[in-house]
Amino acid sequence: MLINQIPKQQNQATISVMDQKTVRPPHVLIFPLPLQGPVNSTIKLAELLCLSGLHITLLLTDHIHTKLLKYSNIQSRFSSYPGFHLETIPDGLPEDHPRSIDRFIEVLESLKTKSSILFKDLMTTDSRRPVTCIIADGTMGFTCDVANEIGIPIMYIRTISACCLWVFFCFPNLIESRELPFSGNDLDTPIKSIPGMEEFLRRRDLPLFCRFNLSDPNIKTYLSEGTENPRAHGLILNTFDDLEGPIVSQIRTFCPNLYTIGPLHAHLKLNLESFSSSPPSSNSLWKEDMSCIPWLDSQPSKSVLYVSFGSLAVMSKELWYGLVNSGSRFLWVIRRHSVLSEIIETPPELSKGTEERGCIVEWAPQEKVLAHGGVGGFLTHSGWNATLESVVEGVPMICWPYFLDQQVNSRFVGEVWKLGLDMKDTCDRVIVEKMVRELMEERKEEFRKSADEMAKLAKQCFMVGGSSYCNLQRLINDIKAM
Ligand SMILES: O=c1ccn([C@@H]2O[C@H](COP(=O)(O)OP(=O)(O)O[C@H]3O[C@H](CO)[C@@H](O)[C@H](O)[C@H]3O)[C@@H](O)[C@H]2O)c(=O)[nH]1
Repeated sequence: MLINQIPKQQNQATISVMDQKTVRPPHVLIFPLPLQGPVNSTIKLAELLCLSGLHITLLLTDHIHTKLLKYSNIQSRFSSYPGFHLETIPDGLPEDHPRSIDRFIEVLESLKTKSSILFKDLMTTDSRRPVTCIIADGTMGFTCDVANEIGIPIMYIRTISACCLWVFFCFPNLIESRELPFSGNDLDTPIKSIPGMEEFLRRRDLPLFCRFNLSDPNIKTYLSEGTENPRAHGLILNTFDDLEGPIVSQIRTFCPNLYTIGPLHAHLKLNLESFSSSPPSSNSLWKEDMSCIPWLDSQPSKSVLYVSFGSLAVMSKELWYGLVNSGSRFLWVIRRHSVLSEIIETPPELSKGTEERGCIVEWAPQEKVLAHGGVGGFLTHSGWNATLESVVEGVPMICWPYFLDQQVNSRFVGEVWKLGLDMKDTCDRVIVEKMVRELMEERKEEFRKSADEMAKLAKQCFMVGGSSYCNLQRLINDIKAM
């Protein structure tokens, strides 16, 4: 179970490699994409590698670093690892830039043009602690250019789902077969040129930008950065084989050296338990409102629908009407400073139902919430972390995806894994009410059964001998041998 308790034979192999490499102790520089979801999961990878005894430098942009210092316990948590070091670089944007998801291309562009030089300096100036391996988010292709230039091996991590990554890899197929670009409103047309998804993928399940201007050079950059993995030594995915194995096999045809080591949050939790250490922090970029936990304690078992759209803040009044009209209890995360002002005031006809059955917070301790016995369903934007967190806790989902991998994820949740309902593209109050009743009442047994089965598989994968356990050992050994 412990990372350090690897089988004897493997241990011996590792030690002999270490003997030869005493001059350069393994030192990994980890650089997450500066967004809530990727930051959360990549820091969990950093901690897993710290637990295995590797020296780690975590590189954050100043903006993310400031937020993490304010709202998470990152500093005290990592202080117990002697080989851990935190570094920061500016992202090159003015202080008042929102760095929101809808303007994220600007962040990427700035990192590439302004921060890559600093990134290179960082790697070449400190000769006392030379970096022996870089792990960077595959969306930041410039890190690979720098790594190749200075001769340090690099691995990519992608924090989106394997199923969406595979869709990205298949973009040339889609264009060649003229399935993309498409025009018109028939979003139910099947998509046939993505191997493994021919039976169920429709136009509406492709990432949202496929409905708009595909010739946008920003989108092209974003796509190609992410799929030029052969340039890196390996690709780390936050997923597990029982969930996405068939799709992972497809990606392996492009990137043979793949490590599926997720779900990272649960993998880390289990390892920390083995060390009798406290559970990890959530790496939140906003202040968690813990008042929802006592509220959940007072609710009947599995009676609450948890509603959260991650770091996104896309809301609609229709959703609120549907929630209240469903009669379900709900815990709703609304980041008030960034939602439409029209819904900040409670509509008078909704106030009674909201007060009686609802709890609203600005940011929740999500992993704790999903693990709470009072929660019976999750209305989610289908971000990959949210999806995995729900899978691990066996909580069925209603998916209301917004962009990026979320459209693909929600199709898999509804159609392939049968873990809930896909509400994409519709959000009127009647549909919301109907779906909430279906998930929480009418079909709850069916969904809970499949969610429980998947949760069991998720927990087995990082036990000794499980797929994610073995892949993490292989990753650690490969890093030590670099
Ligand atoms: O009240 C809240 C809401 C969210 N979270 C956490 O915030 C993270 C959010 O991650 P995710 O669910 O992946 O959503 P986004 O932040 O929107 O993530 C972006 O990055 C992901 C990949 O990392 C993609 O899958 C998403 O589509 C993309 O929007 C999760 O770990 C949650 O536990 C909280 O702690 N409290």
